[in-house]
Amino acid sequence: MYSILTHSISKNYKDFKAVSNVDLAVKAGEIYGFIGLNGAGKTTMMRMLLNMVDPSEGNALILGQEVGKAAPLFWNNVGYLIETPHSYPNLTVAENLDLYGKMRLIKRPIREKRINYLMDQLALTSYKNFLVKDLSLGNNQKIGLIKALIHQPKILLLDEPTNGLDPEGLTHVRHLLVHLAKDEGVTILISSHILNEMEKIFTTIGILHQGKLLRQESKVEYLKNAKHQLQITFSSVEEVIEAKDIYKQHKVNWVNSETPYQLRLAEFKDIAAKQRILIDNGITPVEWHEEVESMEEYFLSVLKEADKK
Ligand SMILES: Nc1ncnc2c1ncn2[C@@H]1O[C@H](COP(=O)(O)OP(=O)(O)OP(=O)(O)O)[C@@H](O)[C@H]1O
Repeated sequence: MYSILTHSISKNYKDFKAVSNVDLAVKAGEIYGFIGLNGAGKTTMMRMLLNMVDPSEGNALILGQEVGKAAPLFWNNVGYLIETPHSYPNLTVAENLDLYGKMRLIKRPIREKRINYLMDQLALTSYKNFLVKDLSLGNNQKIGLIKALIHQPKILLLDEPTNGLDPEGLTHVRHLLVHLAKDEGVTILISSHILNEMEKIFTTIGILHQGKLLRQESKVEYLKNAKHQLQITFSSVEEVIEAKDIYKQHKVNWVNSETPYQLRLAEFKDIAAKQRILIDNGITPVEWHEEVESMEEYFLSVLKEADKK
């Protein structure tokens, strides 16, 4: 049932604990969002899963196989992209990908079909005859993703794969990852600092902080644990100012929303009474909408709580 498991895995660099007793549990076909501040230990975890770094304690299993003891052929099950990918700068995109496919011993017709399909999915086809040295950061990142996927791995480890991608690129990557997990059962462990992207695709979230796994929860658990707020949309900024004033008089706490036309009530209880207050004071908002706090807000509040302890 679990495609990736670690048992009390740790990594020490001299006296520094980069990763500390982490039990990661990633189910088959999941998109597991791995989030944490710079230096939290995400890359170190991924490197241990890929047997690039030896754990100081504990172990890691991929598809039930202990990674430290896996035979070379086992790694055909795994695709990965760890930070900035390397390619040959004086070869074209197509040449680089073809060479990489050959190194993976993929036969020519299958290789061509797969490369064309992935370039098409990531909108890279029009760049196929560009020299890699002339590519933007985002397009280089797409090459890295295609390399990770070229051999149709069952497990995908992606460390900040969306670095440098524009909104269209983000959408293409998102659609491809969701398709792989949902339709092809690929298990994806992905780290990213772009939390509003993560929010759209994750099925389980793992929050790593100072090497420790603070939370590991399914989307359902996350939605239960995250704060629910009432977002109120008004027809004018003046109405917002008036509403803030009225709520202040009634000791109802509010927080500013992303737009000047909106307010949020921090506590999602006694909503009917809180709506009544505005209506009785002659203000009828355009919309009342239940909002779950963003993943960014949730993440920061989990860290704040942990730092208090
Ligand atoms: N080879 C090494 N020697 C010493 N310290 C290291 C080594 N590799 C990583 N570290 C330290 O381990 C900690 C975790 O680093 P890691 O790269 O895993 O974090 P991260 O969560 O991936 O960060 P980012 O989001 O910035 O990529 C950092 O403090 C880093 O400096």
